[in-house]
Amino acid sequence: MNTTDLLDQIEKKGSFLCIGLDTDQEKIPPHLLDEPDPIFAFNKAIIDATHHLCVAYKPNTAFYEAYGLKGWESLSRTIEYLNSSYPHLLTIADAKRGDIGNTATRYAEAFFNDLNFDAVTVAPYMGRDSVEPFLKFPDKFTILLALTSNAGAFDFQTREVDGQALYKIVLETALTYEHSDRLMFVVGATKAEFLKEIRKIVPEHFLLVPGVGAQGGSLEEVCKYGMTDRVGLLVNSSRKILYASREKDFAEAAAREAEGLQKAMKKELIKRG
Ligand SMILES: O=c1ccn([C@@H]2O[C@H](COP(=O)(O)O)[C@@H](O)[C@H]2O)c(=O)[nH]1
Repeated sequence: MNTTDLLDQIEKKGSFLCIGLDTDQEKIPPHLLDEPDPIFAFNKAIIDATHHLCVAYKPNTAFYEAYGLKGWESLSRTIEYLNSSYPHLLTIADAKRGDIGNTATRYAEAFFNDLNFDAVTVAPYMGRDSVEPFLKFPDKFTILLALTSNAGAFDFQTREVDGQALYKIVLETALTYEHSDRLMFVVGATKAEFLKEIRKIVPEHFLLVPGVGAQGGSLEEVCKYGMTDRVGLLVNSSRKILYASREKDFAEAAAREAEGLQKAMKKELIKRG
């Protein structure tokens, strides 16, 4: 998947929604627990009900790793289903990896080659040699954490180093990495007011913006400060969509939530012209 394909999907669907597949066995409808793979059964129903409203899906790997081998199999079935049934959608492994070069290479192979995700989230703390192994893969995106949505973001990310906020240093330094055109950046929707400054450093790159929905971030604020001529935004919502209902109508309820966001996104796209 490349940026042109992604933009094509955004224009076609009037949406830049990413649905987070943070599938928690304790929160899915109880009737699904009789299925051989309840997590996959839930994901498949959600995907079938919402694929026309979004341009990306983002399983957070923690929700699969928590169940060991079984969880990894659910993740593998989910990505295979997405790639075979809806190949035009962007798939993001939210894994937040980051390690020394040879280890980073194996992480990249795991998510890009073995599982065949289009993108993976990476933590920038270990620097260039921990990120560049991911960037070597053509037609894949590496999504670097820049300014996260949680309160702990203020512990380090906004602290000044030599007179400049650390998240800005992350953005500027990442632009010097080889194949930096294959980067996207995570910026939390709860930090929308920072987007104006962020856009001065990365005017063109796509931003993955989690935090709309359960975390209370505002789509309108994100668009006001973060949208570019080529959209440049993927806005994620997970729990608010996934757990709209715990009854048999869970997939339809999820689709209604997703549709609400898609309609709001379409308005923002029209405003942009
Ligand atoms: O800064 C960040 C980075 C990642 N996330 C992840 O996004 C989703 C958000 O889920 P909601 O249920 O919509 O709150 C989740 O997987 C987080 O781990 C984030 O929230 N903030």
